[in-house]
Amino acid sequence: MTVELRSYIGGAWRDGVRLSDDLNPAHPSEVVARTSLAGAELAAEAVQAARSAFAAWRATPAPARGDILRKAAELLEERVESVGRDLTREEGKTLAEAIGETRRAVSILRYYAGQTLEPDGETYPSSSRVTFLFARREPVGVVSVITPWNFPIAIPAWKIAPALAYGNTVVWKPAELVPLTAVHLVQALLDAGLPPGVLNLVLGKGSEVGDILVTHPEVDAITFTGSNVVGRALQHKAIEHGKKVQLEMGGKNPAVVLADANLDVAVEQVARGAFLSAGQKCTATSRVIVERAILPEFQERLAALAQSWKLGDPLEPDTRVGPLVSEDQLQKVSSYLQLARREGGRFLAGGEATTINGEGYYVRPSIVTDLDQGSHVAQEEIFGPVAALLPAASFEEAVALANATPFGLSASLFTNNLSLALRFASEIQAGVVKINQESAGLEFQVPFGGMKDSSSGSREQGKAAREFFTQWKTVYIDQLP
Ligand SMILES: NC(=O)C1=CN([C@@H]2O[C@H](COP(=O)(O)OP(=O)(O)OC[C@H]3O[C@@H](n4cnc5c(N)ncnc54)[C@H](OP(=O)(O)O)[C@@H]3O)[C@@H](O)[C@H]2O)C=CC1
Ligand SMILES: O=C(O)CCC(=O)C(=O)O
Repeated sequence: MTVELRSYIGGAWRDGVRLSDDLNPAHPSEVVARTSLAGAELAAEAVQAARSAFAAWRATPAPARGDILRKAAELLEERVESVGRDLTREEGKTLAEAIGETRRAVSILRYYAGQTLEPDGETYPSSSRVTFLFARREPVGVVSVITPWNFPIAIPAWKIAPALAYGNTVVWKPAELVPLTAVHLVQALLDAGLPPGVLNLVLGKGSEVGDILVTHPEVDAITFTGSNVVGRALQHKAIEHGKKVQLEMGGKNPAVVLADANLDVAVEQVARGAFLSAGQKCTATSRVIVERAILPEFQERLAALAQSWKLGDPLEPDTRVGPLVSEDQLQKVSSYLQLARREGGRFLAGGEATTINGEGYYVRPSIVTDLDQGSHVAQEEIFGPVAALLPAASFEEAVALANATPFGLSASLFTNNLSLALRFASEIQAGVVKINQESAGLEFQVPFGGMKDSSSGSREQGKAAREFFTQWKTVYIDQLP
């Protein structure tokens, strides 16, 4: 029997206005779940529910909020295999990646549970003898959380867990393509004892419920991860309505391979960055800038590795690359593969969409060379398993090429030279820098975010999350004579 999914608002599962099928991208004829999609009215109710629950949640002692997050982590950990499996079935990343991502959500919940025991303010010396002067962080209020499909449990966890830990209430709109994983995360938090109204789930289309979640007078802040087009439009609207807003968006992340690099490491890490999760990561490697001296050997080895990785059903244990998430995404990536040819590119591996046993939205790991640095394929986010190879004559030219896009999310360098590694870390325009590691993959206890067009300039995760989800209040107390 097909699972039916509903929005969760003010402590009740609520029917929406029409049904939508949640399909398995490896077997698009399989309906993983059926979603009752919310319309704008239900989204507005969700905001009101979050507002009504705010006073009590904010007054709940922070360590008690942390206890609920810790319990949710425990429950999610018990369910990690089944949640990971459902994540694979609706999103298409391999089972190992899906279970890994679910474990990451567990760790994130635990981390923010721990944060509720950390100091929440500072005392200051006052210029007056009788004044006790301190500043403390308070919750922002009602937060709209709008998340993408590519990390359907880790990204929501790294937004919702700090929002709740610091005393905010939440209205969460996951991407339409991944409602089942969203329900699993909500269920773990409810089973852990989260009170009604503190977290509200709106299963609706961004184009239909998005406006309410951004402009509603009772929304105080919006945190978003997704495309630049939607993110920037949402930012303008949010600012116009006086809301705090945080955006994490696209990348065109470079991996620079210098002539002295350990090629075994470089080839493996570049392939991981470019092709795991079928390249559908904002941190994926999509430009590989290689010093000319090693270009022939590097490209031959990378192409051989790309061709050796098994493309297939993501539930099969030896699959390295699964399908793209949807038919739309397949069309988008396929059109970039065609564009690459029109722009003079030559494929050393892949370059085409395919099916497995006649079905699924697959694209073979693809490496394209002979492109101009300014070409569309070398400049725009593709969000598929496609890496553009660009030669460089020197470290300086490689860094200049790496910086020559509007994005600035993550970047890798492969070298044994510590001085050049330090120079790269300083000169590269990216929010995350990796030396001898793939450009994707993040630890949850450190700040994450991009420079230039990749973000709104704010940072998520680690202690940095506190900046967005809290506001300072400064208190002056005078002792009376
Ligand atoms: N940086 C990243 O991590 C990601 C980048 N992308 C990039 O974006 C491209 C398109 O992917 P797509 O899923 O369409 O990304 P979107 O930016 O459209 O979606 C991200 C989230 O925003 C929601 N949304 C869409 N329109 C609105 C709106 N008007 N107001 C408020 N929320 C809205 C979506 O809802 P709904 O699902 O209902 O449309 C989803 O929850 C990809 O090919 C990739 O290049 C995509 C995902 C993640
Ligand atoms: O690289 C990662 O682990 C996370 C990437 C990410 O945040 C994204 O793709 O949206």
